[in-house]
Amino acid sequence: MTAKIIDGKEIAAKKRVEIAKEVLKLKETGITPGLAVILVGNNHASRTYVNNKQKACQDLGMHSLLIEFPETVSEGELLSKINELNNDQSIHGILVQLPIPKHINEKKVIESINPVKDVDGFHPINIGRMMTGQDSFLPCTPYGIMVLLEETGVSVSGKNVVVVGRSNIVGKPVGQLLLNQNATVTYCHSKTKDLLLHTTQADILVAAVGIPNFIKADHIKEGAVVIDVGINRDETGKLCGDVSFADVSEKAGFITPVPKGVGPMTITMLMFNTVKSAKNAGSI
Ligand SMILES: Nc1nc(=O)c2c([nH]1)NC[C@@H]1CN(c3ccc(C(=O)N[C@@H](CCC(=O)O)C(=O)O)cc3)C=[N+]21
Repeated sequence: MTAKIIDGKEIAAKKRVEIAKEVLKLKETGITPGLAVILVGNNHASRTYVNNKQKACQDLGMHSLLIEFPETVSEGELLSKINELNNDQSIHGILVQLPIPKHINEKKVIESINPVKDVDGFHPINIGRMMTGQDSFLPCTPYGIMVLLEETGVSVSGKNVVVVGRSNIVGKPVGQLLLNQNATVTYCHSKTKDLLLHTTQADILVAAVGIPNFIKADHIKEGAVVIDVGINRDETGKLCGDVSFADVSEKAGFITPVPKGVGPMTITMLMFNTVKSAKNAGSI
């Protein structure tokens, strides 16, 4: 079987048209959705992502504010900026680009963001609300994956889903969202005894391990839906995913490419969350 490629860029563009309409409606009522992005240090990849986020805001007619700090910024300075943004009426979403330098407590930073402006969906309040099926800001990458599946017409209910990876920002929440939609979810990770035993049973496989070309054709079931969340560089410096695209795409039913798969959806859902926040203006 040759897999159908899930075009994340195209699905993202379609969603952005809908979001742009919502922005226009809000602007007519005098509200311009505003996103503040805090960037600490000079990480090249972070800068690329942040630029993409700024551009997406501009394209949609949203207000975007970039706040840059040097690598040496103190935790106190960062927290005080977040506090200022929590109280800024023109800002509906606050995002601190991760990773941040080790001398700053990431947990403290995330928890200092007012949950009603936590458009990343990283605050424990939003995570708890997501787990209990309440309305919340959903983390952008997992949310984007759900939209990709929905737009591709992949039903989730009753399916065997295997998530490879268990990070707080991708693996754990994407499994939770799939469970909320009645999938049977298995998490695999570095301590998993027999990875192939699990992955070959997957109707839907989500790869979020951060190792280039880790998932090979042998890992997957014929016709499976393969979602690649990896953003790695191969030996030649080329952007590549966690899935070995050349061989897996010969066996899977559907596959997301890297780039132009999950990545563009992450930014789209960030815009979606910011607009949602602007609509709510002060409550989740
Ligand atoms: N607080 C926080 N929130 C995040 O959402 C967050 C973060 N920190 N830290 C880093 C990760 C990574 N991330 C990406 C967003 C877009 C693309 C994206 O647009 N990718 C393009 C290609 C980009 C390129 O050329 O490098 C694509 O896949 O087609 C990728 C990765 C958001 N993250």
